[in-house]
Amino acid sequence: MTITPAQIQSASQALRSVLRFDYPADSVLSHFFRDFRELGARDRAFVAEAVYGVLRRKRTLERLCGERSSTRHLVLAWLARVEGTTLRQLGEGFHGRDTDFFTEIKGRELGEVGLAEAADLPDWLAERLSAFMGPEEVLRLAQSLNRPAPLDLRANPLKLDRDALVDKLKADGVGCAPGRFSPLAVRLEGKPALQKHPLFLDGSFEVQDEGSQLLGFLLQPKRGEMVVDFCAGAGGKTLLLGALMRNTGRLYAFDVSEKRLGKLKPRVARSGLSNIHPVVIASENDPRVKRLAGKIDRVLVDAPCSGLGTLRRNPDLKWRQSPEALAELTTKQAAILASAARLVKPGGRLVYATCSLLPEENEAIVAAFLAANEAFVPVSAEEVLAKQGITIACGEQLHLTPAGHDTDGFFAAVLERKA
Ligand SMILES: C[S@@+](CC[C@H](N)C(=O)[O-])C[C@H]1O[C@@H](n2cnc3c(N)ncnc32)[C@H](O)[C@@H]1O
Repeated sequence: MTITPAQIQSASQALRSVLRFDYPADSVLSHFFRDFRELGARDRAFVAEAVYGVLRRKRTLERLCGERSSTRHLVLAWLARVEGTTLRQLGEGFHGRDTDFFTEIKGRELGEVGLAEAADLPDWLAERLSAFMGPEEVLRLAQSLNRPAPLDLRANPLKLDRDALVDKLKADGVGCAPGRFSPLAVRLEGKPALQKHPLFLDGSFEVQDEGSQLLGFLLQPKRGEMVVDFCAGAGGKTLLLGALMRNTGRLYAFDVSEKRLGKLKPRVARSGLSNIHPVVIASENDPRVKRLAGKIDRVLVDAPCSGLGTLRRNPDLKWRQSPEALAELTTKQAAILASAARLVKPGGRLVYATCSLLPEENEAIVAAFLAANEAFVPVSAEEVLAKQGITIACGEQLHLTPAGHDTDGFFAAVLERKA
């Protein structure tokens, strides 16, 4: 594919806005595309790839560029060093200063680099990971997080089963295969746009990372139960839980964000589910939460977290997060878990989950909770999944990583209130 000077110009302009880190990269990019409607589909794809590509390898590219680290230089360096673009693939119209820089960067030695630089992570994050992993493991993890994520779908079993979905998609020319772990997962080849596909519009599938699907199976809600998805957001997991309940019982979708919960509505309409009850709560201590104390069979706490397990999709997060923000998050996580646990009835279960890779947001939160709540005992995640025919050698708590499972990074622990 030939790259044009105009594409480099657009990518460098978009990157400049993204690198202010005032807002998430995906929302900055959607604003950018709204402001520049004249950009065609290929130009937009190039801009998005370049921006995400630079975010993934920012440290390496900045080091290579040295003092010439303008966004234009970063985009050119990304093409030269990460994408392996050749001088010939740069189309007509480039200035000599661009092509000279491009050629120079191609041959430039990176020199000796420390772990954080080699992993394209901020120092603080490389240090946190190094506290519980060896340097090679940190590097392997970081490299897996620096690759774009594949696209996974989840079949809606109320509409059709997973194998039928695979067959129908293939018949439509969409390359795909059953997922590796989740009985409802379908992994796509490439990233086809499916938002207008009839099977999406009729609710036969949703887009959902396979790791995220496994959290629903870990909660394992049953027909007719009372279930709470405490941090439901736009309902990625709520929809799966509702389907696992076979559209029976009552499933409360709580969240403090009305905007996020609002996005659940059209998804519920497509899915054919009628057992979901979205409730905007003021905080984890909302009186509506208290009214359900001791009445709920299964509670999912998909806690707000650093999101570092999703760096494949949100590479800006590693530059936007900070140790200070993390400290605030862990306080919030502990408070949400403590409140959500009050809902669980004797013999009922709670799943605490995050898409973080850091023990302070994961094991430490669960350990502190168990130490303060003798009524709860841990249940083996491996056994819960094995009983549903899902084989993952994870032991008591589930840890998913892109390096180990080719899913986003997730942590989950199953806790049961003694009968
Ligand atoms: C990891 S996201 C949830 C993602 C969602 N479960 C899904 O699968 O798409 C965490 C959610 O927690 C919500 N949240 C933050 N503080 C909360 C609180 N105190 N109580 C309930 N939800 C909260 C956020 O608004 C956010 O939507």
